Amino acid sequence: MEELQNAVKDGGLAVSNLPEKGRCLLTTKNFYPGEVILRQEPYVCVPNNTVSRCDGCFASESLKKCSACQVVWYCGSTCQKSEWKLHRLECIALSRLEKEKRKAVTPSIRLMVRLYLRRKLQNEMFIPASVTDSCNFVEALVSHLKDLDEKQLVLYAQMASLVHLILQWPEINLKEIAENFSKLACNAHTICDCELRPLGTGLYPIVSIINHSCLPNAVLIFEGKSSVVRAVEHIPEGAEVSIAYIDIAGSTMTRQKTLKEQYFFTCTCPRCIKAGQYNDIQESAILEGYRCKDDGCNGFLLRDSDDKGFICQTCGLLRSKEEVKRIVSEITAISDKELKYKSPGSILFNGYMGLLHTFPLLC
Ligand SMILES: C[S@@+](CC[C@H](N)C(=O)[O-])C[C@H]1O[C@@H](n2cnc3c(N)ncnc32)[C@H](O)[C@@H]1O
Repeated sequence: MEELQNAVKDGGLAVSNLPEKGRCLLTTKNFYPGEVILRQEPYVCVPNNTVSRCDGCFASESLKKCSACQVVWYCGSTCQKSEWKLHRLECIALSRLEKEKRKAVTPSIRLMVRLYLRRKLQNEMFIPASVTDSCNFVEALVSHLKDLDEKQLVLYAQMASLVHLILQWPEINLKEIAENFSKLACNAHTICDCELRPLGTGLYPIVSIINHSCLPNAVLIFEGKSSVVRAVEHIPEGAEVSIAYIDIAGSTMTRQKTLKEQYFFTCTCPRCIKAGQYNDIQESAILEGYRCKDDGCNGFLLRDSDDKGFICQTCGLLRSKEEVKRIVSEITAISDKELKYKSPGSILFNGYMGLLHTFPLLC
């Protein structure tokens, strides 16, 4: 911890512990809107596999496959060389796998394999290590292993077996790998381009100390694979730096549900503590409410706290999730049909079924 403090001290930051949140990143100086709080390279990262991407720069054009492992792509020799130290070991390991099994090597599996390989290379001093760039930080990451349900545990155990098969290191145990998968789920970040399209996943040691707020004072963006945390408002000395882990343009109920399911905590940020208050209901209604329209009621239907369905905030009517889903798909179908008959320039839609959706929503 002391070494970590020294590493962030010069950047005007400090690591602390909060009883209700665990570790957190604090400021030791003022940061102003737009100012960079922190820049960091990934400890490990991988491109996603929705389209083939270069392992070095995540470009998706003019790619060539690694002829040995047949899993990894590069845009040219510069990227291939820059990745070679790590990929050399990964390539040997992947090449040992039967062709069919190689298809099961997802980005998450690769990220874990790379985590172990990087640790090995640093331990053997083939790659330099520093406080903010060494596997030691992985030990301190929260795993929430105890909060996982059986289905998730079984999945992580299966993924751990595949990693074990790829690495073929008798000394690492399956439980440790499974726990590390749980750590990645809570601590790794999706690397996006400037239009917020996901490109890959990376683990950033200091960034993973930053806690969530639905009213964050900072934003995490990416310049290539480098992470950049910038202030979005004046952050005074001694304040906690916070970013948004999830899409915050959702109702309080939806945000709370997502945070609980993915990160296992109940958010108590300034927006969340207003749950159920008049302004919160108005805001949630604008973000994702449906109009009730039952017997002329003009209230908004919002997700109820038990997630059984949607309750009208004016007349109290409960509509099940299935009912809302059905009506939304009926409206979407009519809307699509209407749009087909209208001129391409016109997006007006007059269809109406007693339940009006203000913004696209999920169930
Ligand atoms: C990426 S880590 C953040 C650093 C973490 N606090 C630690 O001790 O390493 C994410 C985890 O931190 C905790 N966390 C993050 N934001 C929180 C918040 N606003 N309130 C409570 N816990 C939070 C949750 O346990 C979450 O799964």
